Amino acid sequence: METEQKALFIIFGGTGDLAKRKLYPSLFQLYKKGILKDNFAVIGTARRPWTDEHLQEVVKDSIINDGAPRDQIDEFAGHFYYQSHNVNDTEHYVTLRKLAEKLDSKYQIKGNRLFYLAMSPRFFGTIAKHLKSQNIVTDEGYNRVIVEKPFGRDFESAKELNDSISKYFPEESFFRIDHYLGKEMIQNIMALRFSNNLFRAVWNNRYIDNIQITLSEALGVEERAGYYETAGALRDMVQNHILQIVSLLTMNMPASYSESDIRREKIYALKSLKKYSPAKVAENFVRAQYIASDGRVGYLQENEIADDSTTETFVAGKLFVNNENFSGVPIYIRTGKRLTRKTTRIDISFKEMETSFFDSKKLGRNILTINVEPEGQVFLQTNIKKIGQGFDLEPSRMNLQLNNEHEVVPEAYEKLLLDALLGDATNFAHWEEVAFAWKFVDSIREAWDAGNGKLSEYECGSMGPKESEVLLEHDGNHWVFTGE
Ligand SMILES: NC(=O)C1=CN([C@@H]2O[C@H](COP(=O)(O)OP(=O)(O)OC[C@H]3O[C@@H](n4cnc5c(N)ncnc54)[C@H](OP(=O)(O)O)[C@@H]3O)[C@@H](O)[C@H]2O)C=CC1
Ligand SMILES: O=C1O[C@H](COP(=O)(O)O)[C@@H](O)[C@H](O)[C@H]1O
Repeated sequence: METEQKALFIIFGGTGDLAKRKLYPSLFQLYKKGILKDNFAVIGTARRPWTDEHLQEVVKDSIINDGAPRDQIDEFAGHFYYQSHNVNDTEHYVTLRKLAEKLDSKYQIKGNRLFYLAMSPRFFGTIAKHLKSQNIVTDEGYNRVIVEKPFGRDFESAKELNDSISKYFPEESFFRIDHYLGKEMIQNIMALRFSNNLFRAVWNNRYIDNIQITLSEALGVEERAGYYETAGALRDMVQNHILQIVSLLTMNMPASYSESDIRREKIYALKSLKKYSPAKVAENFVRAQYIASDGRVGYLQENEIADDSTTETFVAGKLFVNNENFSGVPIYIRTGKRLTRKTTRIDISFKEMETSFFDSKKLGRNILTINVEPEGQVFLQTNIKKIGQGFDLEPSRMNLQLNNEHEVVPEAYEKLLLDALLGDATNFAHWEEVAFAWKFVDSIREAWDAGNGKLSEYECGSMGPKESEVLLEHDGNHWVFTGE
């Protein structure tokens, strides 16, 4: 059980979608657990002229379905204050500092400050600079800055962004959110790998034949066309979430469960990603767009999308991490919008057994599935004896349930906010991880931009274009998850 934390949160983008849907409900969960109690306050800032009362109503609306008692909701919302603020206006930071000082003293916060930048990254540098120059960072407690994605659109812009913040906030106070790292089952990867001798012993290229990572979404581009047009699936999902998962699956075992040891191994795994020549990118990566089908409009007909947009809404690829344990193991990845259904899963397919004891053709492969969403589950596909006479085999699935029958699995943002309060950056992306991931993604993007690899099409409700199937068929493999 965590103890009560004292902190002043200043949320830039306090009127935005992320604040309402994720941040306020997550802070409320921390409040219900007593981690936030008497000594905390939240300042929401944005340009629109809201009042404290209006923000408090918005906060209450965001948690109204929680089922918590009304007086608890009211007490929680009473800790919220609103400051109308244009991040480009220096004068506004003066008012913000005064409000921060007043609340610090009222709630006896002791100078601990968390600055959450929930707005467009183009403002991050300006905000960081003003926080320092206008003395909103304190000397008494800690000062931590949490930044949202997208963290750049290539290595160069990410570096610029990073430099603009790290001038004022050193790496240990700089928390780059990748919300996948807050998901329970993603955190379970290390638990499975490093706390079970059974898995640890076979987690290498002698036993693993291939790894498959699927992050499929049923939704389309929805309200985020403006952003998505500048990103596409490769930047939106592969550079961050998928490559973070790849690093957790393939890193060498860290010397200890500590931020620095885990980070070192993740960085090494990402640095070991094999880069392709442009021609090989075309062979090993597939990109595609959803077209009008299944009663739904295609990407090009979505609001605010140019008629000739070539932004990919689907990407599949074959990667290699050339480190000691994983060189030679294909890691197939795919992600896309408007696919069959929302699923996040990892399938680890083990090599076929060479044995004269059984007819090896009749043996199914062992497949370990880590299901992240919709339900957190782990399955192991095995072979067992058919009940009865003789010695025939049949496939069977072992189900390793999370022990969560009576416990609600915390939302990723709740866990990450608590980590930031505790100053633990293990589940955040370090600059070097971000940098190596961008360098890899840039090499794919540059090859595509130079005309290597065509943009394919796929139907809404499918699992992507046929080229995604062919990618695995070339190696004699197939996607374990078919969408059913
Ligand atoms: N929404 C989501 O689910 C996710 C969002 N993100 C990232 O989080 C960030 C925020 O996203 P989201 O909440 O959806 O975006 P919104 O567009 O909903 O919110 C943007 C916020 O920025 C404020 N703002 C814009 N310009 C200024 C300015 N000059 N000065 C002060 N405030 C300003 C807006 O308020 P006002 O207009 O009142 O000034 C608003 O509060 C983005 O980087 C996004 O990529 C990441 C993952 C998921
Ligand atoms: O970061 C992003 O993730 C969401 C998917 O997140 P999930 O937790 O629902 O799996 C995706 O829809 C969005 O495009 C992307 O920016």
